[in-house]
Amino acid sequence: MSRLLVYLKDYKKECIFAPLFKMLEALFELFVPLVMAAVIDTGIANSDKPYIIKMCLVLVLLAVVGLTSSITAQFFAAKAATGFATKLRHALFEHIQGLSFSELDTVGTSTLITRITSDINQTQSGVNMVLRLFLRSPFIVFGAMVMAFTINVKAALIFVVTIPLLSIVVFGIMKITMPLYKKVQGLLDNVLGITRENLTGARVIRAFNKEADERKHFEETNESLTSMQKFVGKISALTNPVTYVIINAATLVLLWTGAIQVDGGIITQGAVVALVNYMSQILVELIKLANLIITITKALACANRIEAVFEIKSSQEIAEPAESAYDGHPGNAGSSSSDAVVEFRHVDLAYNSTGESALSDISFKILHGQTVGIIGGTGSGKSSVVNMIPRFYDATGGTVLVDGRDVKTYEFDELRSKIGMVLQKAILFKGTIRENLLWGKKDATDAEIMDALKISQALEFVNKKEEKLDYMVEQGGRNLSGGQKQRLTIARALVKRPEILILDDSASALDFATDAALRQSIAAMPDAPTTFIVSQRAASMMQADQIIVLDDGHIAGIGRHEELLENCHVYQEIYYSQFPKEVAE
Ligand SMILES: Nc1ncnc2c1ncn2[C@@H]1O[C@H](COP(=O)(O)OP(=O)(O)OP(=O)(O)O)[C@@H](O)[C@H]1O
Repeated sequence: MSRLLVYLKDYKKECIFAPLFKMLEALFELFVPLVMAAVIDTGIANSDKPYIIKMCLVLVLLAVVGLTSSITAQFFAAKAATGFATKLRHALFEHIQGLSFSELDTVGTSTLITRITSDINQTQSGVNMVLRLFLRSPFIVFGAMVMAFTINVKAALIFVVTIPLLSIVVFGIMKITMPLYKKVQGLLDNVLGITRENLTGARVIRAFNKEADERKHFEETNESLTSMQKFVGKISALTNPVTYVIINAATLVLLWTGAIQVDGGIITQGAVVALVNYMSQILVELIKLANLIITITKALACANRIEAVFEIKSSQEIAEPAESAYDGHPGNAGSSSSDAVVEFRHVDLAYNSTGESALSDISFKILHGQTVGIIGGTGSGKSSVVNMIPRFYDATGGTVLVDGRDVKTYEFDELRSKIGMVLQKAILFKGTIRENLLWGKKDATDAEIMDALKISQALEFVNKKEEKLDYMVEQGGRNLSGGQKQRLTIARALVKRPEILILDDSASALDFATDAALRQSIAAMPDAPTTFIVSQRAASMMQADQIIVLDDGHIAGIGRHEELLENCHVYQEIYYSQFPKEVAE
């Protein structure tokens, strides 16, 4: 939690005023029993009506001043807590943005969502309550005890025994529940994860008639969250009855001994009423304190989870050119003098989350303006290769170079501004077609956008829409077909006129003729980009300058279509599975 407190530093004034005004409220509250005792002992005992009225007015005044202080304190506490949560949310969001895909894969999306929403809300409630009560409650408890001592020492000894007893109960329960609240948040992550998966995969679940299984799975996970919450709730709920029993027993003893002392003329009836009042003030305050402790416990558990995300450091640093110069292969420097746009030198990749090797010893050189096909079976490592060019993942061995420089030496902006990436899954955002395409280049003109749409074979369908570039794309592009989404994502990458264009299986929803037209238009672009076409379709890359054939994370062959067809067994298998020999001949 201490690490997170920096986000409160702009609210120093609020953090001082909120508890101070609450203390002021408490101070006025502590006078109330004394005034009541005076009403009984002086006003009622002497039938002094004006005195009673005067004292009642004092009580009203104390209430009004107390209420004003309380409202002022609430204002300052709420301002500090909401400001703290906003800053924390921003910082966490920023931090998550800075993490590489490796770290994001390891942590998991659903837990990050719970941390940035529910965990931060819980921490905000904690801060709010602490600011209001952390001084007030102990102040009232000890203040009431001191007041009791000023009234009668013998009676006050009952307070001395009661308060530590209550503290043991409250803190004991807190110690037990603290780790359990952490478990509750973890189970909440699971429920969120399943909900996410179910909502995003709703169509698949229905298509495979898996609703009953999924419902059962959800119910089981939800049930474990509920039972854990009930269990923690039951333990926390013990706080109130146990504290009430102790306080009521103490009040009983107080009345008993007080009555004897009143009989003996040692103290007045008003004093006994004041003592009972102080005892109930302590009760109310201790219950508030217990609730405060429960909220703090939850807030601390959540704060630890937030801190854990802050502790994850991005494994992707920007290296000094010299640092990356040696890659373990003699003769291979970190920069190359050749005119290769993209070069892989003995590259290995193992994903953090699995630790298994996805790519090994990948080496190739792509020259400016070339078209490169990457082909291979499912899971052979095609996407992994291209994901390393914009540094979505870092090589665990060897070097990836862009324009002769190790990608690790580039600032991310500089590297990624060179690359237009079209991912396997076409993702668009809620907004107009124009707004979506401006992601590629924020100051692109309509003419540039139209040009990109033409190359990506999207112009025709966009022109058919009444609103054209102002057509509203729904969240995730759900009001567009798969092929339309793919074409728009290609246009989005093209609008920035990248030096390197990566099409990661991004023409899979296009028919063969559109796919061919797309490739032709890209090749015909003035200053055409160096293009990577990742696909399982041999037809998509037959014209490529180089085809890289991958097999189980290794290079099975590199060359032009004709060469590979002659000497690469894996390529032959792929090609003839799509163009049977008798048809091909
Ligand atoms: N983020 C990841 N975390 C862990 N393992 C991964 C990750 N991405 C890919 N892999 C693994 O790396 C291997 C190569 O995957 P990759 O996606 O590169 O294959 P691909 O050839 O593009 O497959 P496809 O044609 O099915 O898209 C697979 O075994 C896959 O399970």
